[in-house]
Amino acid sequence: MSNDKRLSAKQPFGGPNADTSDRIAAITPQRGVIGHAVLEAATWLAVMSSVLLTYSLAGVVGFASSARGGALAAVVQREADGDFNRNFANPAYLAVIVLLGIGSFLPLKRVRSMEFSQRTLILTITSVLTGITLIVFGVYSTVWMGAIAALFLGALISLQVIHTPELHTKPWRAGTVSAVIFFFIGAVAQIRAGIGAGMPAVPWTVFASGIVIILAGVLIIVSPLQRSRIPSTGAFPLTRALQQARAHVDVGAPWPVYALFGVIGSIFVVIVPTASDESFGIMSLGLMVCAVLVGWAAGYEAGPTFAPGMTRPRLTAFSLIGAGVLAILGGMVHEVSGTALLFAAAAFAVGVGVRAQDYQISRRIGLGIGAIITLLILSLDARFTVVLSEASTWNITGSAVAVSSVGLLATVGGIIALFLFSPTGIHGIGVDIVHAFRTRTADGQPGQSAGSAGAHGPKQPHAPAAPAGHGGQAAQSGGGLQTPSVRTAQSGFFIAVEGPDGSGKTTQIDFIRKHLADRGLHNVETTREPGGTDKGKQIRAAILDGQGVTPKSEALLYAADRSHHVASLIDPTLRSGGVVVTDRYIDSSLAYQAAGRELAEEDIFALSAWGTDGLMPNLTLLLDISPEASAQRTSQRGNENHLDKQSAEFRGRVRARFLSLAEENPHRYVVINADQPAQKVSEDIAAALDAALDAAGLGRRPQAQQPGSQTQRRSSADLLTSDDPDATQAMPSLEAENVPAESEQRSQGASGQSAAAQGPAVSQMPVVKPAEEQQKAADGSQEASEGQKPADVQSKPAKEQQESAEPEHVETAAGSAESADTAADSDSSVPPKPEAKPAPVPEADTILPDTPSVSADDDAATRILPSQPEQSAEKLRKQAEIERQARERLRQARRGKR
Ligand SMILES: Nc1ncnc2c1ncn2[C@@H]1O[C@H](COP(=O)(O)OP(=O)(O)OP(=O)(O)O)[C@@H](O)[C@H]1O
Ligand SMILES: Cc1cn([C@H]2C[C@H](O)[C@@H](COP(=O)(O)O)O2)c(=O)[nH]c1=O
Repeated sequence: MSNDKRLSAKQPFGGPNADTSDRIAAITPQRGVIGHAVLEAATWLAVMSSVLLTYSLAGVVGFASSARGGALAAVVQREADGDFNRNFANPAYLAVIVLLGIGSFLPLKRVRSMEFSQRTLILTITSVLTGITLIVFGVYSTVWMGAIAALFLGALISLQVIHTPELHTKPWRAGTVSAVIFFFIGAVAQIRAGIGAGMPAVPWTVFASGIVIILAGVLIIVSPLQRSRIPSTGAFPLTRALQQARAHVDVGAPWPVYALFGVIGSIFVVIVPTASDESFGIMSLGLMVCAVLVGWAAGYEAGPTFAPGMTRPRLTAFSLIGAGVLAILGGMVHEVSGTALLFAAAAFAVGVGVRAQDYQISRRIGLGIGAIITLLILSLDARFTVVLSEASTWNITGSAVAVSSVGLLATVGGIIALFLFSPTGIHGIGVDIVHAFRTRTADGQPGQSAGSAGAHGPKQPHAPAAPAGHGGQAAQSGGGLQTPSVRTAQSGFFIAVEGPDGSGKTTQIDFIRKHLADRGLHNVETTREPGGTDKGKQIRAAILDGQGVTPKSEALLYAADRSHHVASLIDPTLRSGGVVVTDRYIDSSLAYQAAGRELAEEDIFALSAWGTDGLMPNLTLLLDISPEASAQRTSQRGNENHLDKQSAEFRGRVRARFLSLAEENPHRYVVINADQPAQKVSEDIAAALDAALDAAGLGRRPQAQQPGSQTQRRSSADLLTSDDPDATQAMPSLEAENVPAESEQRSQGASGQSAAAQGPAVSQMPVVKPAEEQQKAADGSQEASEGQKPADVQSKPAKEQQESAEPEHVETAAGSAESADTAADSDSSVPPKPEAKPAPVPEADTILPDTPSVSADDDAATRILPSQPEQSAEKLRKQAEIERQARERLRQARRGKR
């Protein structure tokens, strides 16, 4: 994509670089996502069918030969007759699953550090190669081809996760789709021609999934994913559970969570041999996979609120016991629906137990260990016959022995965990069980049962309404925290630099300080949170030490630091007309404490709004970085603290919330692609700063950078979205692509901002909104938080954006110019900005910079500008003359256009 294209005026979040808009462009629906969804579902279908095919092939024809439909059709009969050779089938199965695992670890390190586009290319190439392998495997079915296909499939799964981790937080979504497809293939075949009939359909399923994988791989590169809009994981947040006051006590050691995943790994592995041992037919495979995935999903989603009266360690321990027992029972039952149901219940227990913890460990390790133990026991093919009576025996198959062994380990582990990790050991277990399904009152006392809590249960303290995009006034909560309206600085300029850990904030703040000095701004305070003040340093130490700091106490510490920071440093600097640049501010709390730690966002916002009297930045620079790069940089830096070592999921949530905050607050956010080299990041920041400071009339551009150069002009234009109603205040009136150079010069001259950049102020347009407008926004967002969905809140501005972007830009310019006329006519004595030099009268052929248009709101806007020094009458006269000439030129241009 060429730069020019990227910088078109219609980027809703036009930042100084293309990737910025790529990251957050609001484009729905996204074809890119469809390609990924199809690829994921086809991959799972291929995994299921090729693992089954390899297992059956080995059992029917051994390792050396290939099999046609006829031989495969005999599988079920042979199993029933007992001449299905498990001595071949089990090792082949073990090999294939191990190769799947090896494949998934192959590409990890190098690919992770690559650019997004390179990763996309690799994903497509791997999809095509995997697809070809599957096609060959479908046509020429041998155990060896199965092994090769497994290797490719493992790599493909892993690449999909590395490529876009955000899309793969819920593997059961695509997995369930493929299980249902598999179930239908089996059902149709088996209903038509008996239990063995499904088997010949399996090579065709492998073949078809190969074709779909190739097509999806091509679709992904032809119609790439807009990384901009990271789809919500849709995960049920822990928030509600925390509100219900389940004690936030971690389990204390990761092994119970590993063990829980181990049970799932074991169940997945025994599904194929169980179908074979019990002669259920391939339909049962789809059924069992589907049941397990749905059970897992239900447990995972229900986890945060399930048994709200039980402490987390106990819930995890009980889940482990439950999962173990249910897995044993599932293995022992000889009836397909019973097995499916029991496996689903075990998976539900796993989901609940895992979600009761703030777990930060890899699922793969637990799954892998459980799978390998199961495979090894499976290879022993240990089977028993228990004589129940003279007339009946109970056959315990090899797969039942394998899954039951893991189930038994889990049960024992759960009992140990019950003793080890509950704060009171085994004491009080009866009370915990009795009160497990009761919610707690706000004071932590057990209350009504969960079922009745909605209607009659204890009333939660009413949290202040979440302000949409925190542009609004938070509700005065009944008896709760009295949160003030948001406000922007009455004087000075407040810049927040936000972003995930390691995004380069500290590095860039040095640059920002220099850049501000180059603009002649010297009353600049660079600071950070937590720890911008002496008291703040103590708070920072308490947070970073991490000992016994719970998420809620951590949130309070950040809010305390911020409150003191604003009162003792930020507000006084702004009041003196200075510029404050802070490394992190309120939005960090929303991203880390609310999105990351899943505390209620309205509470987190209310704390900080209360503590800071609602002070919000004029400009927020978001250094956006991929979670992988962020992890890499923080680990490379060498002084990692416990906060730097967050899970990929946590980092993903933090990043996604930062980006959605940018989307909700286009008037103050600029998103910078921080994956770029530091120098390029600095350039983008410079462009963003220049545009915002020009618009606010603060400082001047250094001579070398005097606007007028293409680069400078583009960058400024891109900073604020031309189609954003707020941004139109600070946007250039005309876009280069749409306006002939001469009229462009004229219009810009008319708006007067060029003079602002070059010398004495003409425009007095700050980035911050006038107080009345803020109030309106506040009221609007309050309404929104009370009834509307966030999407509704956004819809009006979005429409307005559309309208302001769609009509020819000249019209926009004309409107702006008219406003400029009004403003200048009525107030030609607008005082100049501080630290500005006299402006030369623009030459007719001078290319003028991007300039914010002056709107009718100027009056209000000027009220919140820094105090201005007195101007000489001569300067003011010259200024008025510049404006008069500029207006005249613009009128001529408009007449010419008509
Ligand atoms: N654009 C960049 N490309 C590569 N490395 C970078 C870039 N910017 C900064 N770094 C390096 O990444 C590491 C983290 O940078 P820095 O400390 O500036 O980030 P930060 O956002 O302040 O991190 P934190 O939030 O954890 O304090 C440092 O080692 C720094 O040298
Ligand atoms: C202000 C603030 C910070 N954090 C977190 C984010 C980081 O992991 C650490 C320290 O920040 P630094 O940039 O490395 O100095 O604190 C947070 O969770 N919530 C906040 O409000």
